[in-house]
Amino acid sequence: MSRHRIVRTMDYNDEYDGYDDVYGHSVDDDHCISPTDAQQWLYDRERGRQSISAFISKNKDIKEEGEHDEDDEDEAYEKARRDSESFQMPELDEMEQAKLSSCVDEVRSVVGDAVSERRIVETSMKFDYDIQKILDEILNEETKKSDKPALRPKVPVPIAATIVKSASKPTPPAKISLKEPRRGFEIASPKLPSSPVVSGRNTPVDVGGDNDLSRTAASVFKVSKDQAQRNAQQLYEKERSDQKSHIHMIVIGHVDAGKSTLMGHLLYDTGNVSQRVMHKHEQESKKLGKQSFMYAWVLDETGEERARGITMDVGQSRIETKTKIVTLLDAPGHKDFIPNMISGATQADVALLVVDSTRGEFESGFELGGQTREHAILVRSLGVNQLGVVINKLDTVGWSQERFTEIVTKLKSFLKQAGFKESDVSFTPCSGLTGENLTKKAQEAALTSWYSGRPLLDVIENFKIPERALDRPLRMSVSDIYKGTGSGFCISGRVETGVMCVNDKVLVGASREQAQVKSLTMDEFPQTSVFAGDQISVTLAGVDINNITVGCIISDPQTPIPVTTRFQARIIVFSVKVPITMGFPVLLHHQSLIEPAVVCKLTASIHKSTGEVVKKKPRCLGSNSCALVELETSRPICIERYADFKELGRVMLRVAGVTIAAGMVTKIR
Ligand SMILES: Nc1nc2c(ncn2[C@@H]2O[C@H](COP(=O)(O)OP(=O)(O)OP(=O)(O)O)[C@@H](O)[C@H]2O)c(=O)[nH]1
Repeated sequence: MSRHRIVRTMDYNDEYDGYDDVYGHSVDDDHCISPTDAQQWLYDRERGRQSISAFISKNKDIKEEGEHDEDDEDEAYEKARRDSESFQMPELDEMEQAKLSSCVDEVRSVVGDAVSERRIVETSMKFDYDIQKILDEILNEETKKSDKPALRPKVPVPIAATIVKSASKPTPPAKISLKEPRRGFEIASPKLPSSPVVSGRNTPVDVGGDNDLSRTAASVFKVSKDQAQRNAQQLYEKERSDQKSHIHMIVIGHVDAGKSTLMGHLLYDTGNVSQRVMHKHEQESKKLGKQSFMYAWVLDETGEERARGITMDVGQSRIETKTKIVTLLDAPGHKDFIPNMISGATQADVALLVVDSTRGEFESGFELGGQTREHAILVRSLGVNQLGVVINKLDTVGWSQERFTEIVTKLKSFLKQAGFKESDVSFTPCSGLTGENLTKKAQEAALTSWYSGRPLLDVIENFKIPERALDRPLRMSVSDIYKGTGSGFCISGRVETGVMCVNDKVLVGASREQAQVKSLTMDEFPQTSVFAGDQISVTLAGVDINNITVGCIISDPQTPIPVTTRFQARIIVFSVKVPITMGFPVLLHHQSLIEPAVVCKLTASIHKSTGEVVKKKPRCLGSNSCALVELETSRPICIERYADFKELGRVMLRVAGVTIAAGMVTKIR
């Protein structure tokens, strides 16, 4: 069981600066997390309520921007101003007055002064202060009034530095131009860390004093003949043909669904945890009055996780089935740790979604803004398409078939809409605590009376092995950096495509600094070659540690990865409280990278199923819409087009702890 990620040293304050001042701490915070930890880890719980969990069920149109001329705009603006000046506020009690003021402020921050006070007040009261509905109504109405809408965004614009760069071709020196993108409104925007080393999660600012980006693969990055002419497929067959195939499986689900207990019990029953160790966990957990967590302790290794009874980081372990080696990635369920969950999911081939069947618990995880939906959508957006759903804790409902069927029915239709094929999803009833239907067929009479299907281990055994992209240029995404045993330092992560051998030359991150592979390990065993799909550790020589950061990509010197600050993506917008407008600041998640970015252009809104352009240059993007947008990061990042490398062409957009959109990269500028 290994756990190397350095997220514990991350300063989340840098990324969500200002959040605590605005929203404070909820009661929930006090129970789930200490104030010290909150400082370090906390995301915006208030905004958590507008999570993507609701998006599937809603289907709202996108409000769009047409061409408009200045005169119409000015006239409408004047009319709105006169209307506002003559308007008398209705008499309301204190509570209603407060709700109304915050609605007016929020609407104004999106539409500016072009809509009258009267109109905003009346619409707010009509929709009972539901900001999403109010904005929909006002923006819709304004768009309908004329093809040339009169909305005038209020807020002018902060400055963003634009570093325009392209990639694999020879390129001129990186130009830095100062542009002022228009901002529709301001939200608590993440502050850039002062140094990449401080957060450890950002691309280095310095892209090379003599402009490393302009160096071409052919002119500078020479590699050995062996590396240049290697046949990856042949090498793979030579080295791995006698070994079992290997998959990475992430275990996801709402907090307390029983993920760690399930995995701990599975590891024990498959002989991967000795009786002595299990006995120790049993005694120690009993002493602390937490015996029900004894199996969870197999994966929740730190004192903090054990004391709180929650998983915070992705725990890793492995089991061997008849035909496979399975690396288990136990993801945290708590929404404050979703970035860790995303990072874990980028390494996964398949997923187990654990749901708690206890009455009320399934509902709070699935329907009431819980993480069941968000996790499922996130893993699907990250490319996982095989899913085993575990209907867990069935002992708490007397192994009821009715409850099992009720949950399966609800999940089936949701998972279909989330993009999972019915044939790639299975449903298994079990109890992680009692061990029922985990490794052996069900024994419990109340369960066997209606269930004669496979136990969970067989479901895992039956996952298809994804194809390894061996014949592509090397790409490895870095998920952790740590001190090695010798003088060097190690990086770990997943080889997404290609092959890497000891002594190979590689390029590191956006700086494209050249490094040499000194050693390779997989599951703590030394290797001479590693292949696409492997989760590995590498020791590198000849590179400055400051140029390697979590989220950066190691690439093939002969075909380096594109480096850019601006790219186009096709995104699907989840449930958003405030529509996405030009200048919208987001946190871009790409593999393990988390980078501040801005939606700098709304190119077109497109039809969800057909992909046809519905409208060019929409004014804003509402919930459940689909669009082509351009995103700009403040520093160069390594990224690929989805069409070229689907493993590295997916992005996720998050704001204040909530995932607002997922997308595929379509163009790199
Ligand atoms: N009755 C019953 N309780 C269970 C079962 N599985 C887990 N639990 C209990 O549920 C609680 C939470 O279990 P965990 O395994 O820590 O849940 P988790 O999903 O890993 O939690 P996070 O990782 O923090 O999201 C513990 O008290 C477990 O004993 C089960 O099958 N039946």
